[in-house]
Amino acid sequence: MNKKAIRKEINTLIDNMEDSILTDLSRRVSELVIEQPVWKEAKQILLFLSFGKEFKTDFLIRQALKDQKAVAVPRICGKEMTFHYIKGLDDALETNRWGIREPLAGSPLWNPEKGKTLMLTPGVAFGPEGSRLGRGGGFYDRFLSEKGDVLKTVGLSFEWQFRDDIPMEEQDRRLDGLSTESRFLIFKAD
Ligand SMILES: Nc1nc2c(c(=O)[nH]1)N(C=O)[C@@H](CNc1ccc(C(=O)N[C@@H](CCC(=O)O)C(=O)O)cc1)CN2
Ligand SMILES: Nc1ncnc2c1ncn2[C@@H]1O[C@H](COP(=O)(O)OP(=O)(O)OP(=O)(O)O)[C@@H](O)[C@H]1O
Repeated sequence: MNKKAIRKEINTLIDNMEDSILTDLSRRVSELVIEQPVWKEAKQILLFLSFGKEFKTDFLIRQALKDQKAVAVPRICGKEMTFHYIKGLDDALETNRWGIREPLAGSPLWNPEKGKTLMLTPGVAFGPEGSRLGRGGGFYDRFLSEKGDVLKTVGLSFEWQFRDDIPMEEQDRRLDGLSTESRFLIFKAD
């Protein structure tokens, strides 16, 4: 199946899910993530602010802040994605062209030198060996082609988003790990 068809299929599934189910499943994935050494070792976590029917990141954001980790979330400017620190879920935010909440332009930029960074990525579908299919903006692929070497990447997935027919092109970046509600996979160790 091509990327567009997979996106359509998975998006239909997720759109039909109750918010309460998404919240519950996200919580289970999150609980598995926070047991992992890669989470414990990270001083900084790159996350995203959930919107609509997708993985709910509130639990992970709160847990990271409770664990004294720095948390940064994306802001989009044209084709570029930058990560900015937030201090809490009620920070001053604005809404971008898709209705996704994002930090204000002037808020401090993620600095890789401030400590080991773990990026938890969204995605529409994930597969073996770290393959990942996003929403089609190429934001994560472009970001990782530049900064991929100074952080670790773990995908946040529900079991039904895992499939082995994800088409990977040269510019698609592979993840180092993946968490679902029932397993944590490591594709690339240190
Ligand atoms: N919460 C959250 N924030 C995020 C992402 C995400 O997946 N979730 N992103 C992850 O990258 C980036 C935003 N990327 C996006 C890419 C496309 C669309 C979008 O709505 N696209 C259109 C058309 C897509 C197409 O051409 O097929 C659409 O779906 O209608 C939205 C966000 C950064 N912030
Ligand atoms: N490293 C890169 N440099 C320039 N363009 C890129 C790069 N990576 C992806 N793109 C472009 O971004 C667009 C979307 O790519 P693709 O469909 O693989 O995105 P995606 O994986 O779904 O999105 P995302 O990475 O945001 O989750 C394509 O037009 C692709 O050419």
